[in-house]
Amino acid sequence: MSDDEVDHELLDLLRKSLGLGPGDPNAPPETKVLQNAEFIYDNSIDVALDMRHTKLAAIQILAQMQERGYGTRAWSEHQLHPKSKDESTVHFIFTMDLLNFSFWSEKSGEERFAVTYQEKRWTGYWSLVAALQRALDEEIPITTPSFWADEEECTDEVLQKVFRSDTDEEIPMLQERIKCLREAGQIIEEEFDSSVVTLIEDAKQSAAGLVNLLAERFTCFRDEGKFEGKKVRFLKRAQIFVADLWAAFDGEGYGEFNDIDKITMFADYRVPQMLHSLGCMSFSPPLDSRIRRHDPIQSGHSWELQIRGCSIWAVELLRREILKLQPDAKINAILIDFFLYDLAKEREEAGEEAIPHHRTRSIWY
Ligand SMILES: Nc1nc2c(c(CN[C@H]3C=C[C@H](O)[C@@H]3O)cn2[C@@H]2O[C@H](COP(=O)(O)O)[C@@H](O)[C@H]2O)c(=O)[nH]1
Repeated sequence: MSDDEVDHELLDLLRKSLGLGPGDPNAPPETKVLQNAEFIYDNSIDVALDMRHTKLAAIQILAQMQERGYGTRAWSEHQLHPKSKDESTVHFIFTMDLLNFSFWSEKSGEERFAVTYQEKRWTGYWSLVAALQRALDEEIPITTPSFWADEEECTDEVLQKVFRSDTDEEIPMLQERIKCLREAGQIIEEEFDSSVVTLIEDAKQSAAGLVNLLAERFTCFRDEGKFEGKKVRFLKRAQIFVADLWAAFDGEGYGEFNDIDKITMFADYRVPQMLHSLGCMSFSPPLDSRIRRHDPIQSGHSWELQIRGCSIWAVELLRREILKLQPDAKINAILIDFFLYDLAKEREEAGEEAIPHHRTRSIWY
């Protein structure tokens, strides 16, 4: 029995001896991601956080976010993100965050997977968004769950066309992406009346509840690992789905949640790189040289879990420092994360990439 199960067992015994019922079913949902991240941070030896740089970075980030008026509206201002505040955007975001993983390539800029759309070549995350927009323009209902489940209509060939590349390199993990679509299409059809809106409504405006629902019902959202013998949850794509909804709808309608601040940073491969560049996070010599050599790190390896867990905790520390500077700042982990991702892309664009991002191939991020 794992520590977690022993804790529950003891807790229930204690409750019974005090004449209390089992866990309060009305207790607000928790994802445990932040708690797990702190556990990883407290037990990491290959990744360290630096408070001096974190305090300095908090000053810089707060100033830049205020200067840019950085808030949820920045989400819709991106050229490729959908703008309409309706169900089609809900389905677009769900499709996008179902597939929002592993775009990195060892090929050079010109040869790596890319999608040309609106006269621009898009790579990385934006290549996915461009591919979805291109498919919709070509009348392929790629954001409709019932389409994904219908293998007559939605053949592998159609999906290959949706994700076709404008270079010789195809999109990484195409087969895994097809599998995610098929699984999700079937579950939404069978359990949520073929509608993502029903899925959102089932969470009753709880961000944590929606994250837990996704992790529970869809294996392709169940992003967790085992660190020092304890189950740890990252739930990156489940969390970024909720965050994208919240941002796209400005916290209203389908994006209205009563506990949105329970969402943490999204443990991907881009923001950890930015946290390192800011001096907030550093790696042990063996891990540092492995990353600089572009050598792969196995999904689930302790090094990978330390990078992901410490990144989540680093953004929590940044959030706390920012609120010390400005207690009424309308800033949460989501906006800090979005800002750091966009900043990382700006620096990459300007050729200022410092340390490479770590190379783990997985469907989780
Ligand atoms: N933590 C975090 N990870 C993010 C994003 C985004 C894009 N979010 C948009 C929505 C609001 C923001 O303003 C962004 O415009 C993608 N990713 C992850 O990065 C990786 C792709 O990297 P590259 O290959 O270089 O594009 C991949 O794991 C992908 O899942 C984010 O925001 N936060």
